Amino acid sequence: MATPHIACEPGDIAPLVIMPGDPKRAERIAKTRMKGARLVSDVRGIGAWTGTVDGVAMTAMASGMGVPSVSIYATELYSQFGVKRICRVGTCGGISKQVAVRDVIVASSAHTNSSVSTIDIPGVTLSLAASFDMLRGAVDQARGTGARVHVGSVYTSDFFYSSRMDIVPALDKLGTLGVEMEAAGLYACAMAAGAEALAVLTVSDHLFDGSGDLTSDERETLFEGALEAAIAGLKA
Ligand SMILES: O=P(O)(O)O[C@H]1O[C@H](CO)[C@@H](O)[C@H]1O
Ligand SMILES: O=c1cc[nH]c(=O)[nH]1
Repeated sequence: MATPHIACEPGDIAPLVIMPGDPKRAERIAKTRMKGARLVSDVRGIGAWTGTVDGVAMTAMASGMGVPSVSIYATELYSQFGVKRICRVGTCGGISKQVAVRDVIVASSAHTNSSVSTIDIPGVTLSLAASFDMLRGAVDQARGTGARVHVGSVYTSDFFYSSRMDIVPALDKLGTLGVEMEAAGLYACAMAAGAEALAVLTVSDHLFDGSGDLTSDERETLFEGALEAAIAGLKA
């Protein structure tokens, strides 16, 4: 049965979902890394492509940008389409000086300024964390390739253009690796559904050094390392 934002039957969506923010990245993943990918839903231009990756059924579907958008898709996928695992394949800005543009970050947890961490249980700030099994699968794969991969916390912000850049050094001091806009929302939805999630991020720019920042074309296309780690995490 279709939901307000996904127009297909439950059997059209695989239990394992690769979820970039950008719909063009989802289509590119479907056309370059999947076999037999078919478009099963295209509501609001958010294509859901289902096929196989190395013989395993998977769906590639974008989240759009921000916690509200990823929360809509993740909630519908987990609750109405039988999805067990979602892996975000996204981009982020580097915060830690240990990370460089093009490095991969596997987000073990996500700090956030979104109300998603505080709204469910009054007086409690929820821990928003990745699935351990998915994280281990992704990290083992990425480390096996010799790629520059970092594991740790990221900051999920409700703002791409923030007036509070003054808080970034404090996040850096706490070991926060990068900033993006969806991981905390995805982890909260997985926890609510009793399901699993992970975010694997390519560093597209650095907040303390803009000299090597990726172009918008590169942000759409440079994700191979993160994608292979994500696939390993989904299959783990
Ligand atoms: O490249 P994606 O996956 O969209 O991720 C990052 O890029 C967008 C901002 O440009 C936000 O969605 C942020 O989280
Ligand atoms: O949210 C994001 C994503 C990429 N780069 C940033 O600086 N912020």
